[in-house]
Amino acid sequence: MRKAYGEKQAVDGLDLVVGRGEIVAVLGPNGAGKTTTVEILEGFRSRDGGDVRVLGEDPARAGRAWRSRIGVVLQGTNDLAEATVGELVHHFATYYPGARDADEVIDLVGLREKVRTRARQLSGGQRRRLDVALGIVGRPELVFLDEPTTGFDPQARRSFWDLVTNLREDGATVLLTTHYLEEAEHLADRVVVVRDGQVVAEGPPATLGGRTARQAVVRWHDEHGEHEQRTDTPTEVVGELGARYGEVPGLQVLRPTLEDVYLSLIGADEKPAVPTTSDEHDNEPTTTPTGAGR
Ligand SMILES: Nc1ncnc2c1ncn2[C@@H]1O[C@H](COP(=O)(O)OP(=O)(O)OP(=O)(O)O)[C@@H](O)[C@H]1O
Repeated sequence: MRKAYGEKQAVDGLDLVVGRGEIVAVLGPNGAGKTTTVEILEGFRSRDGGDVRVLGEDPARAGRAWRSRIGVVLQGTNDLAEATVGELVHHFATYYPGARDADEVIDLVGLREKVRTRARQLSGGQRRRLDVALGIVGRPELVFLDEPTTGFDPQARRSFWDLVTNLREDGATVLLTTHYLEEAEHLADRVVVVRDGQVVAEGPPATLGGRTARQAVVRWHDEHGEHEQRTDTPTEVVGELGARYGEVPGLQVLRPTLEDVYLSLIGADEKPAVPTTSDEHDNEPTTTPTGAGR
């Protein structure tokens, strides 16, 4: 698919296939075109070209029945801020024919204690969990999660991962974008790396970009100092070291992490931007809430 904003080709011939029941994570630097792609798939943004099918329909033309089958987790919908958590989740549930039990969803996202709290009084991470609750209460077949755990503390992130795993066990397909490599590694069956509006690599997190084929590094130290050996056969090296030292001091066997592979794929030496605020988005119109039934 393709999408330009003026001169800027935000999505430039991006091809993506997601199978039913899969969890796919889209990774890419700020401005790579992830959100634009997801919004085209959700039917919230027009495209300039390309054939797109989501649950068998073109999202640009699909109607209300189609929309009730997808779950969209929006980033910070503020116009519902006066309602309480309980009111919002219960209200959204009424939009969908096969909705989940609203109270169960509130428990699932860990907002039981906040059920009487107004949305505007939630912390950033709690607010995000409410967004997730509203996105999944309709028991969607396909769930879009755009940077779902931005602003979560580590514990909340872990419980969110369990939640996504539950969604999959329930039969849902999940497409998520994230800047957290650990999140992609933990959740995704397949990772798709996007750069300049195109897919530059895809595959399971364990083997992305020839990860397993890359050499391991064995490190240890002794009275002469630190040692490091690159090898295709780390087990053999460790065996030799064991024979030489007995218990090898400071032994480490290092493989390229998903982050190492990702950074080389996007051609960056520095760490990827932490997902806080992005100047790129300053001019972007705020996404409107789904209200589910539109
Ligand atoms: N409404 C808009 N008007 C003009 N340019 C836009 C608009 N939305 C996005 N862009 C530009 O299109 C490119 C892709 O943006 P997009 O938001 O899809 O990237 P992203 O991969 O989601 O980035 P991030 O990781 O920062 O969320 C960027 O260069 C961005 O500045």
